[in-house]
Amino acid sequence: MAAARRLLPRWAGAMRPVGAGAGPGPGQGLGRAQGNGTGTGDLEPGGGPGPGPGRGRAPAPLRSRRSRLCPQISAAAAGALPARVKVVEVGPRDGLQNEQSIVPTAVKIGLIDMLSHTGLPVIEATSFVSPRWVPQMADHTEVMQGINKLPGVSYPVLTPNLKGFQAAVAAGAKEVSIFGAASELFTKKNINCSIEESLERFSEVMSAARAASIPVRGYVSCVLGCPYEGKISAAKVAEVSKKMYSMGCYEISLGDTIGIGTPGSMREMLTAVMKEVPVGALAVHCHDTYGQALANILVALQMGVSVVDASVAGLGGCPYAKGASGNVATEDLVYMLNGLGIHTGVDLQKLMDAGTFICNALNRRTNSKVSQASCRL
Ligand SMILES: CC(C)(COP(=O)([O-])OP(=O)([O-])OC[C@H]1O[C@@H](n2cnc3c(N)ncnc32)[C@H](O)[C@@H]1OP(=O)([O-])[O-])[C@@H](O)C(=O)NCCC(=O)NCCSC(=O)C[C@@](C)(O)CC(=O)[O-]
Repeated sequence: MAAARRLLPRWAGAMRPVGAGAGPGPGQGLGRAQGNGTGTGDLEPGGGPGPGPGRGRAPAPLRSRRSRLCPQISAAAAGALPARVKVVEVGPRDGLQNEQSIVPTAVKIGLIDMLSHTGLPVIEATSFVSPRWVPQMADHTEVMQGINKLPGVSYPVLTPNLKGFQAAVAAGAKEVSIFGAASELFTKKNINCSIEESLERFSEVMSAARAASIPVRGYVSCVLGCPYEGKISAAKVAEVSKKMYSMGCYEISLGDTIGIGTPGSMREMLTAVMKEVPVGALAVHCHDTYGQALANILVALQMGVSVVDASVAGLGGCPYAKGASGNVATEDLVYMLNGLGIHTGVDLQKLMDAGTFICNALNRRTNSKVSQASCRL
């Protein structure tokens, strides 16, 4: 398949990794990682603490115990880690799509608006899928039109086919994601077609997106295992990823849909995929069913990946992957990245506030260990 022209989202320049996989550049070592003490880890490139949102607002217990709880080490000491990571928040879509009771549209809008003020560069807002398949996302147009879209923040939506793409654009979407899988059975259960048919549908979306100058992200699900087929070969993941990248997706997000992977299988899978897709165009999307998500993400970072998906409060699961738990909690991811001295621009306290908001609305305990700990300490 001939390589297609790739449209990059507007934030790409700002959040692209600084030498992804090459480790910190000059002046980005220990000096970058020290002396913030705000609970946000929000440092300006080149040194000292920046004017990050909400600096100094961490609650006293978290702030006072931070040096003990979250000792920062230099990126250099941690190995070849990226200096920056782009965190893609998927909570409003991936987090909520599996909720049994319909979450009021106003709550979804309230959540996205709170997340918009955390410094997150990307917030996946909803999906333009069939309401018969995923009733929770039926209010996609109202959500897209009700949220306060901040400049510099991207609000992509899922679009499985041309119909979804057209509805998304009509609702004001400026970026979309197509979603395939490396498993035939999962593809059938999730989007009711074979992998080959899904790629044909996606190429229609890609053509329409190109004509409308809309950047497209691609998801590949079941990269470390499938709820229906079991083990999925790394070669199959690499093949599907390559096809979606060749179509013109600017980024491929590799989904451990059922959270079954380990650092070992993550390394094996990424090694295969990186032969076909440049590491700078890869993201990881780790569900935490087996408690391996942060370990798997760390391996991906060490291999040069610098885009990570996460869900506030660890909400979620996939309606077509029964038993799978939510994505890694964004709070826990940001806490780990702060500890590694890796820049995200995300205010941890504001993120925890958004997590508290949605957990209260759902009458649910947060899945974020960091939020649980900050309440106890
Ligand atoms: C893809 C389809 C639509 C195929 O579903 P289908 O039934 O094969 O579609 P169809 O083309 O035969 O059309 C049937 C009906 O659906 C309508 N339709 C057709 N398309 C749309 C659309 N876009 N929006 C709204 N309606 C649509 C269409 O108009 C028609 O309506 P009718 O004439 O019967 O009234 C369906 O299977 C579907 O919506 N699936 C979505 C499943 C989903 O959202 N899963 C969760 C997201 S994936 C995920 O969570 C994994 C991820 C991304 O997070 C990464 C990871 O963790 O691995």
